[in-house]
Amino acid sequence: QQDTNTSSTDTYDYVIVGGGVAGLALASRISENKDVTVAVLESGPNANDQFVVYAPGMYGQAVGTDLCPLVPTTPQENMGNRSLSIATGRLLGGGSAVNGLVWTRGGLKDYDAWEELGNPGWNGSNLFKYFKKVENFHPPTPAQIEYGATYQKNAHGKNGPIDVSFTNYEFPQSAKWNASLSSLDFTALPDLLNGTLAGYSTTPNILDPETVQRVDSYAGYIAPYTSRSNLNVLANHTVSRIQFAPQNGSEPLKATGVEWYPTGNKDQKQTIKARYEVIISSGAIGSPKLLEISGIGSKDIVSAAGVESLIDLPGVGSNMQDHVHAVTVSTTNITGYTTNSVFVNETLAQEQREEYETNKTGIWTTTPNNLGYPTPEQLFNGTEFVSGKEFADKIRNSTDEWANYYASTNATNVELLKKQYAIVASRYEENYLSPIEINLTPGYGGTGSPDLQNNKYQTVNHVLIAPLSRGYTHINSSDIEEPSVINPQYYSHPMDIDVHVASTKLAREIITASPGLGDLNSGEVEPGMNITSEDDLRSWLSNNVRSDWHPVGTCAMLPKELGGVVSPALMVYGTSNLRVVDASIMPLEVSSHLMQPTYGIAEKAADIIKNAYKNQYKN
Ligand SMILES: Cc1cc2nc3c(=O)[nH]c(=O)nc-3n(C[C@H](O)[C@H](O)[C@H](O)COP(=O)(O)OP(=O)(O)OC[C@H]3O[C@@H](n4cnc5c(N)ncnc54)[C@H](O)[C@@H]3O)c2cc1C
Repeated sequence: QQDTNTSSTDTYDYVIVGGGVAGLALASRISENKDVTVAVLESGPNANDQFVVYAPGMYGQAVGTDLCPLVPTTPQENMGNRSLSIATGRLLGGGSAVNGLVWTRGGLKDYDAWEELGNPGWNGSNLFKYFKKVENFHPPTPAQIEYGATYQKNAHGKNGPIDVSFTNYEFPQSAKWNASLSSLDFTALPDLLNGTLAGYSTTPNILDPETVQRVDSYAGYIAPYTSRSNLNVLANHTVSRIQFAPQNGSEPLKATGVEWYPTGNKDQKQTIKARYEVIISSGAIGSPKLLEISGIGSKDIVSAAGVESLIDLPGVGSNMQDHVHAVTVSTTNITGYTTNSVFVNETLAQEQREEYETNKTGIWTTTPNNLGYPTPEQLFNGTEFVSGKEFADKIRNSTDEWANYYASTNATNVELLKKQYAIVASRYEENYLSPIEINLTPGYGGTGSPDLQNNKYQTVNHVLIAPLSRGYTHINSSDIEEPSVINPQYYSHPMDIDVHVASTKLAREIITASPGLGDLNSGEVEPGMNITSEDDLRSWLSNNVRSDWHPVGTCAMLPKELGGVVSPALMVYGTSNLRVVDASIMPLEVSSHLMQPTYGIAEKAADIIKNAYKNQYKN
């Protein structure tokens, strides 16, 4: 599995670039057909046996290491000229091997929007079938129900490869979170994954209830099938370029394989050939980069980077959308542990690790799982917008201005932005979509300089899940190892920061509510008691808000004239056998963490590719 000596003459029917969430799910499904051969090339290692990967409580500890590098954005003009960081998994499993294990789907209508943007068949009810196909859902135990875990049977699947279950260990703050939201008249949802949004509940996690280990895409989709002789998952293989057959007149471009090298040895370039298809699953930053380096993208951008332009496709790397989050942090007077406890006390960390490895209990078994969505009414109450309707009106009234602005920065296409904003505005009008997800870190999650030795903290995160800002990512070199230019233009649309001003008010209510987190609160530390005026709050937000590491849209599935990169069959425009399958194809952000939506894309893509095989290649 970690072979780096593949012979340069190797040929497979399907060659997949990137062994993350989508890449491994797709490889597993395609290789169910014994008549085809599949290779996955992943530039990172197989680290599934590392504590930092399999122990749920280690969430976040891989960030900033080689397993999950932080890639910098350009200085963000509307965020105090800061360069923010976007984390991306670089190992088998991709994001699912290093992420927070949080399992959400967002609302059904998030996916209806994809169809409304010109992608027949990509709607909520269709994708929800695929979401269920991913899951091996384990209903909550009586003890888990006791602490607030809820579920509806028909929202879940039972036969999928990814174990989804609730944690056994809950921090004491979790019950207080539920009490806070209940005090503020949030609806207690019967299941956070049933496709409705407004309300709160406990999320399940990608967790095997027997081993109490993370189930990432490698553990779920590949490890049980390593005996398949038609599937080769190659770690430590960096792909530097897609290769094409010489173009014949105006015929679509045909991918013939990939150029790769053992990670770290770029002077040892070799080739793996593809008989049928090459599929790029390198993530929302990696996929547009590989397309551009291979000559597919805006002709000007590609040529300026020293790459021969093969297909002039300006949508590549544009339409970038990302979630960003703000925090409200207070110290707490709880006597129990917080998420930071094991990281500041070596003795406790060691004791807990022994408890985890021996009994599968304790702090290392748990990960964030308290989440909610206010209705637009709850969010905007007492603000200038008053209601979702007013917010929608303001989006509509300024659409032309912003469509022209983003087109002038080459971040998007005027008609696309108009359509996206019209959909988003209508969701607010229906009081359906909330622009904010709120979630709890039962510990310190801020951006300041906490005194973790002497204080305990609790953090309410408020995530902007329907951003109006648009940005881009492009190459400026022909070398895959050179970082791309990443400019998400965070907060460039002023209504994004308006939402965070409103959600700070709400987060402050949640963290002080009693009964609720207010019972444990011994004083706000971030933004801080001194941040009271709206001007000060806006300035604090600009200087402290961070990426939630959920970029999408950079190889968008859209009609070509709207800036699309791939068709509804996920085929790159102008090619006959090159697809993109990962988070980059989402044409519009969803109100969810991205792992499950990305698995859903991969499951649906697998069916599309299997059908194409039957029609095109099977003799
Ligand atoms: C730290 C972190 C925490 C997160 N928390 C959550 C969470 O709790 N819940 C949730 O739902 N979502 C979460 N997410 C988001 C989620 O994990 C990602 O959106 C998801 O992994 C995207 O899947 P993907 O298949 O598009 O890309 P990835 O999973 O990132 O996979 C892309 C893979 O391609 C490889 N690759 C890239 N370029 C090349 C190349 N040239 N050659 C070979 N290989 C290449 C990369 O190494 C990577 O393994 C988190 C993300 C991060 C980074």
